[in-house]
Amino acid sequence: MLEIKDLHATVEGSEILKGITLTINPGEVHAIMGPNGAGKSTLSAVLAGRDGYEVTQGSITFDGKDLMEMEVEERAQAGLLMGFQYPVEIPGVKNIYLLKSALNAQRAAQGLDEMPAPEFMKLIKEKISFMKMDSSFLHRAVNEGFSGGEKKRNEILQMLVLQPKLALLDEIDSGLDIDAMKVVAEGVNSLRDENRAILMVTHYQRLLNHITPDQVHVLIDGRIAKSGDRHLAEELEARGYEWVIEEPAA
Ligand SMILES: Nc1ncnc2c1ncn2[C@@H]1O[C@H](COP(=O)(O)OP(=O)(O)OP(=O)(O)O)[C@@H](O)[C@H]1O
Repeated sequence: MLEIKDLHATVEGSEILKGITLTINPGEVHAIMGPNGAGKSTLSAVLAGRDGYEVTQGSITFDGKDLMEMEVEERAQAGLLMGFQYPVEIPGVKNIYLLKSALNAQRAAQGLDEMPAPEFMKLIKEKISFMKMDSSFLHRAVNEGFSGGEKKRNEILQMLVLQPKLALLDEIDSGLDIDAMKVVAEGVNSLRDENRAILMVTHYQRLLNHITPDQVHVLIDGRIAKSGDRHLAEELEARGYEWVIEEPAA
């Protein structure tokens, strides 16, 4: 599904990612943890194809295709979707319109006709109620004036509607209250599927109490210093990151 090999990337001339190798198979959920400044958001940005990041070495293959050769829209149409820590506000564009046009663009890329309106409304109602969001959010401008937690729910709502092959969630848990955390985690868990992969960047083990990852990776200074199962997240919570720096690579 996603194969990252020896990835090096620079931002404004300084090397931030210094050789990341990571394979995520369909059906798997991986979590990336690590201290501030380790390069977690840089990795998400490179995968999303954001401007300002230069890959200087290595490769990223998504579903057998070279991701670096794909434009941002092509990545989305191929099924790679990102949820951000700070989702963008799109004034003047209604949430429901964005969902509908994104879904239909995805269908067009697959050679399918637009989803008929009644079917679309049924789908949206089901997903918005799953995310415990009021239907008024559909008619507000995308994320405009949404609280931090509402934005995160909205990111997961988009995922539930668009059903990506690979969902990248960058600090989707930051700033969530206890109930919102559960709703967001349930949303992510409902995305778990044998054909889908999920990559989450998180600072907190508490998210991983709700979403059990298959693998946890510790990113330190642009490299994966250690990988393990969910128990690694518990150990990090208890011991911090210093010990990983002192005794890297198990
Ligand atoms: N535009 C930029 N110019 C210079 N340095 C940058 C730029 N963007 C990021 N960096 C540096 O890259 C490093 C990695 O940043 P990144 O945001 O990827 O870390 P992170 O692991 O996501 O951190 P956090 O946990 O604090 O969110 C940091 O030292 C940061 O200062």
